[in-house]
Amino acid sequence: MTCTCSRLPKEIPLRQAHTVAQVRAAEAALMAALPDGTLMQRAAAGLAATCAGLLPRVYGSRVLVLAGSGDNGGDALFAAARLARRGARAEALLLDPAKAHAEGLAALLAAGGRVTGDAGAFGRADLVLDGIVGIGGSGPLRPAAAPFATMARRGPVVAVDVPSGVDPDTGEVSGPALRADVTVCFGTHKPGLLIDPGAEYAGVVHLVGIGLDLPPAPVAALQHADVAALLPVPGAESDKYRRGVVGVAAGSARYPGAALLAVAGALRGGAGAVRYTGHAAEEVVRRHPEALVTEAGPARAGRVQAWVVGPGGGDGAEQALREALDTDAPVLADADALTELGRLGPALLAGRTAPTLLTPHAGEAARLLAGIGEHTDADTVAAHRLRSARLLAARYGATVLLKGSTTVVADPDGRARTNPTGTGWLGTAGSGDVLAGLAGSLLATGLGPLDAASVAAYLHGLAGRHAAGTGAPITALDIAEALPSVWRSLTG
Ligand SMILES: NC(=O)C1=CN([C@@H]2O[C@H](COP(=O)(O)OP(=O)(O)OC[C@H]3O[C@@H](n4cnc5c(N)ncnc54)[C@H](OP(=O)(O)O)[C@@H]3O)[C@@H](O)[C@H]2O)[C@@H](O)CC1
Ligand SMILES: Nc1ncnc2c1ncn2[C@@H]1O[C@H](COP(=O)(O)OP(=O)(O)O)[C@@H](O)[C@H]1O
Ligand SMILES: [K+]
Repeated sequence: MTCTCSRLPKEIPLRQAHTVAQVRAAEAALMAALPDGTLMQRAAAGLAATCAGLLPRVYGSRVLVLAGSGDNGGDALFAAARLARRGARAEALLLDPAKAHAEGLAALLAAGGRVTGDAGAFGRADLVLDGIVGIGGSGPLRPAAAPFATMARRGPVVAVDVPSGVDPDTGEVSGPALRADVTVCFGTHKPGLLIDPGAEYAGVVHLVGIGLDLPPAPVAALQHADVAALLPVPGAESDKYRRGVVGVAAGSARYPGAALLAVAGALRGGAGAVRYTGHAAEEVVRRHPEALVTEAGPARAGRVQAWVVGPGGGDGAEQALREALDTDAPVLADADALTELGRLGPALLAGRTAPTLLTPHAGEAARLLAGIGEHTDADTVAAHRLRSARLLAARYGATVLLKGSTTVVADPDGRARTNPTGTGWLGTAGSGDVLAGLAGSLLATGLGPLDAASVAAYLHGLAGRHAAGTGAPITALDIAEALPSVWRSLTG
């Protein structure tokens, strides 16, 4: 029986990301129980410690604070005061001097820091604190702040809580934004720090705990231990059928390679057997003698615990998709199957009792969106990853793994995961076919679609990194072949 719930043990520390509204609620509850200013001091202490670690030495270093007039600016000013007390030459550039955070500014001045009106200080600083705006921001950066987004800098930029200009809830960047080397966030990660383009602006993210009591996170990123705990392990009683059989309906006379690659991923995803059906049966069995092959199509191929349909599927994709969806097994639809699904719309999935997992790249996601009347393009999808994945999941009633520079997995129940292991080296032809086979194989072992998709993305990213080593072009088959090593590295 396939389990559709998450098998993730509760005690495992996912990297969790909460929305601004959740942070605000937790903040209010905690602030009511603590003396005034306690949370800001906790935040400033963690921020100052991270900055001190980035400077070769604090004494004599030039630290510039870009201070907005909210508490984000307050954090930055208090942190700079701490650095000034250790001998840093701290200056504050107040973006709206009349509304500067009064206590933070007083602390800085008392510690020997000063205010400057010279924007050139940005380029001379050994370290810049971006305290323009945090979770209280709205709309694009204001004119006084916008020029710092493109100004040349010498030292690292440390974003306070969120890089200014990045939407904390989504990672969307709708105008100029500060590009940070390090982001020090408070209490929890924000989704925008884990999802491109925001994640790219955030640089290395460092979390400072401030004692917030938070609800379950709507967005999370699996970590090594989480993935290790989810990997299927054969028991003493296991055989190839009990471990799960994954069916792969892929490849066509025109695109036989996609079949080979999807099967290569499926063979290394934990299922006990791979059943292939399609026009590339001969090539598949020649390359992968362990695969069971037929040209019969999903309806007559024999029992499986999950179907993967679509990579290189060509003209046969619609028929294969319909046949797979008619079974009571989980179905992963990729590539040409997604084009068909976008054309036919969510009605095709109505009445399914087993889970459906869709694995589009941004272009395929745009086609799926067209299927629900949302006409857009790949670039727009990539700029709004979380929103796009969630909308598709909700409207198709399916789990959606949206591929790209940050892979996002969205469940129809509203939960989302982001993948932390991606690398640009994965952007090689056929890489997505390997991922589809791998994720389908994990589905066949009994993982629910959210876990199967996020574990597959994690392993696929690690395999890409492993294959690329210190940096070299890789092929899709290299990714598949690296999977056993990365699997071992997680379980060893
Ligand atoms: N939550 C917690 O637990 C804790 C939170 N803490 C900290 O508080 C931060 C939140 O502080 P916050 O609420 O004061 O809002 P914040 O981010 O400073 O923004 C408001 C300011 O930005 C301005 N502004 C708005 N939009 C703008 C734009 N597009 N471009 C430019 N400016 C813009 C807006 O201007 P105004 O509209 O007033 O003219 C106002 O001045 C949070 O991120 C964290 O750092 C910690 O101290 C510890 C515990
Ligand atoms: N810049 C990037 N960073 C991380 N992962 C990437 C990047 N570019 C592509 N990928 C990954 O590479 C794979 C490409 O899949 P896909 O677009 O379906 O290619 P193909 O159709 O050639 O198989 C996906 O897993 C995607 O997430
Ligand atoms: K900021």
